[in-house]
Amino acid sequence: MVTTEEIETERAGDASVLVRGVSPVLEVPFTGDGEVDYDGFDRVVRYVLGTGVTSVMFPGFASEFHKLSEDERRRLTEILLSQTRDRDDVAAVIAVQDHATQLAARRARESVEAGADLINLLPPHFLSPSRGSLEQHVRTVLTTIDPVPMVLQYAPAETGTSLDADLLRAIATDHPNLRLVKVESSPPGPLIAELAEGTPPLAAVEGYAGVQLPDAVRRGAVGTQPGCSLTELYVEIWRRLTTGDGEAGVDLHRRLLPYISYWMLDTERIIAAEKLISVRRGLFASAYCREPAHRLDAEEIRMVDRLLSEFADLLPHLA
Ligand SMILES: N[C@@H](CC=O)C(=O)O
Repeated sequence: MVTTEEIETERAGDASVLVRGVSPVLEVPFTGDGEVDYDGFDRVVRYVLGTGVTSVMFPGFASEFHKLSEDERRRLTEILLSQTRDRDDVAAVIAVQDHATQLAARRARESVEAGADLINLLPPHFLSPSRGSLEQHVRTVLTTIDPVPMVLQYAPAETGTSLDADLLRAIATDHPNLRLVKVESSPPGPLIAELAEGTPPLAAVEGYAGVQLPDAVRRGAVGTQPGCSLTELYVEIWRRLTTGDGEAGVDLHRRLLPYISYWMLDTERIIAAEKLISVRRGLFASAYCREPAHRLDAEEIRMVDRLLSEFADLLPHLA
């Protein structure tokens, strides 16, 4: 977990230290007829911040960012930032996924002006931009937000993008505000280790529901960014893996693995499963996911209920 000294470092201006440990991606509840449930999202933010994590990310794939209008996205971001902008012990990582460099830079700047502590950048992937234009995109956004730190999201399964340690190091050399890479390649460990051992060293968090979390930690990951419905469980796995009780952390992760390795076979499937988990936990009323979405079948619903029964000690009812 983040130490008191690290929080002091953030007070001195480096919010990236707060992204260490578990940094959940916030989900967006909808009503049964598909409208955004803003009160439900407010409860999601309060619940996640109440677990003691020191950062949250919004909006990611787990937030169904690709199904939100500009206006919905703005209102949801404001609900989050209204709970983080006056706090120096938690960081809001606001994501930018625009495909046009000009729009990405503008969104990043406006997010910082609104109170974002870090920007998460998902590089453009529509119509397979060249390596050079992709690099230019990342550099432009880094320059725009400087000195605010960036997390660069590398999600090849969802985007088909190809990034490598040489390119990331070259960018980080010129832009010290590139502080973290979110590595979601399969497996993430080798790139995490390569980034940590290079010059300049680049810290990495892993994602992809934490399927490879123990290996990523062994190879130097400083954090993980899963979805948010199981936050207490990830916090406990992280605590055990990083505080000298590694075997107990591996054991707890091993119990979670059959669930997350199945759901993470595709992104819409885990979004649907996490929504149902949050409903079952009493966080909001509807497990609706905007179409196109994955519909959980009867066995997948039973899996959600088995998980909640198996981890009932760590995942209390929240209502
Ligand atoms: N990478 C995902 C979360 C990981 O499981 C996201 O961006 O939502």
